[in-house]
Formats: sequence, structure tokens, C-alpha cells
Amino acid sequence: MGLEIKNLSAGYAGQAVVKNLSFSVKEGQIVGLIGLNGAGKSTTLKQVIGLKQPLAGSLSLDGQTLTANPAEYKRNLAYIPEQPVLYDELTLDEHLHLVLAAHQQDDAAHWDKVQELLALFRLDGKGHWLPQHFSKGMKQKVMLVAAFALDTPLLVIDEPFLGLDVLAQKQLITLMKEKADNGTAVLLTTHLLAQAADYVDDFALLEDGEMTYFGSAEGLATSRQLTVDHLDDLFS
Ligand SMILES: Nc1ncnc2c1ncn2[C@@H]1O[C@H](COP(=O)(O)OP(=O)(O)OP(=O)(O)O)[C@@H](O)[C@H]1O
Repeated sequence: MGLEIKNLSAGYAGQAVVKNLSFSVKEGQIVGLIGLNGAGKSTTLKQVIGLKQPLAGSLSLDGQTLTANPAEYKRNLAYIPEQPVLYDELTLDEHLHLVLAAHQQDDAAHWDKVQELLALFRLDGKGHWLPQHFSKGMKQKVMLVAAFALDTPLLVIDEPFLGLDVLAQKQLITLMKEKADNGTAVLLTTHLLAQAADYVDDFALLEDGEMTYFGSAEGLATSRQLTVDHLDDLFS
């Protein structure tokens, strides 16, 4: 079923900056939410992850609405924020155990996957480290390990590539595709449009808080007389 957004309006102090937004991210689908700075991407993601209640409209995830069942709705999604969020006093392992517990996922059943992801991002052997020992990119990788270790119907990623080295960027794209292949709905924001064309199924384009396009990379490029290779010129 995945994520369904219907007639969503969202904003601040009662003023809508995202207006009448409707689209869905189905099981196994990767959708890239794109737009210029201030277009409303982060505001939309804040609604999707249940940080704020909508001004109007509704969100549902596998049939659960945010309004009717906020706890269940939030447990069903994994979220990778743009800025890593770690607790100063928790070691890497403690953080990962906490994330699994918060999502009510069986710790023992997921720990092998955690180890595999730690090794992939070259964080193995660092389970006892505190956040102060990690570089910015390493902190971002901790967020990736935590989110990809979870089994949730929805994965939400805000600006996934910031601070990641080229190797980690490639690994992240592979992981996103694997998640989608296993039936997870994936919603991400990115400014790297030509790169995203290689792995998203659809783009949702926001302009001044309104969705002006939803569909394939090819369709988006054609609508602006561009080729997919030149999608980064979309806003030129
Ligand atoms: N906390 C806030 N209070 C008031 N207005 C806000 C707040 N956060 C964002 N806005 C406004 O909402 C609009 C949409 O901002 P948003 O952060 O959603 O854009 P964005 O597409 O994520 O941009 P970026 O690419 O820069 O991250 C902008 O006009 C912004 O000024």
C-alpha cells in the first residue's frame, strides 16, 4: 500500500507553504521530491514523518493515518535526517539498540544486518565509540546504518548524499534499490537531479509549494526541452 498523501496543506503559524499536495509512494517505488530552495520539500517531509499535523488533508501509511494512530504510523517508517541526530552519551551500539527498540523490532534478529551495514560503511569495530569520536560523514553513516537495519514499509531520506564520500554515495544508492526491491516505499529529497534519474522511479517536483510535475525522469526532462543527462539544468 505504501504512503498516500491526499490534498495536503502544511506550513507555519497557520500559513500554508505547501498547498493541496497529493501523490503516493507505492510499495517498491522510489520517489524523488525535488525543487529549488524554499519550494517546500522539508516542510513536506516533516508532515510525512509525523513531526507536524497537517493544516488540511491527510497522510496514510499502509492504511494507518497519522491523525488516527500517530504512534503506529511513526513506527512504520525509518527516517534519515539531513543533519545526523545522535545522543552525546550513547555509544554507537547503544544508539543502534535504541533505534531498534523504538521501532519495536527484534534486536537479536536484526543485529547481523546491523553488523553487515557497519562493515559496509567501515564502522565495524567502533561499537563502543561515542559521537564525539566520529567525523561528520561517519555520523551520517550511523544514521544510514540505523535506518537500513530496520524493516519498515516506508523509508524517508532528506538530502541523502550530503557529507558522504563517493564510495558511500554509491553504496547508499545500491541499498535504496535493494530496499525498494524488497517492497519498501522510498521517499527522498535531492538536488542532484541527473544522478537521481538513474535510481528513482518518479520525480515529484515542487514549485512554490505546489506540485507541478509527478512522473518519470524522461517525462520531466522532455517537459522542459531537456535530456535526462541535463536534468541538473532544470531550473536554469
Ligand atoms: N520553521 C519555519 N517557520 C516559518 N517558515 C518556514 C519555516 N521553515 C521553512 N519555512 C518557509 O517555508 C517555505 C518552504 O521551506 P522548506 O524548508 O520546506 O523548503 P525546502 O524545499 O526544503 O528548501 P531547501 O532546499 O532549502 O531545503 C520557505 O518559504 C521557508 O521560508
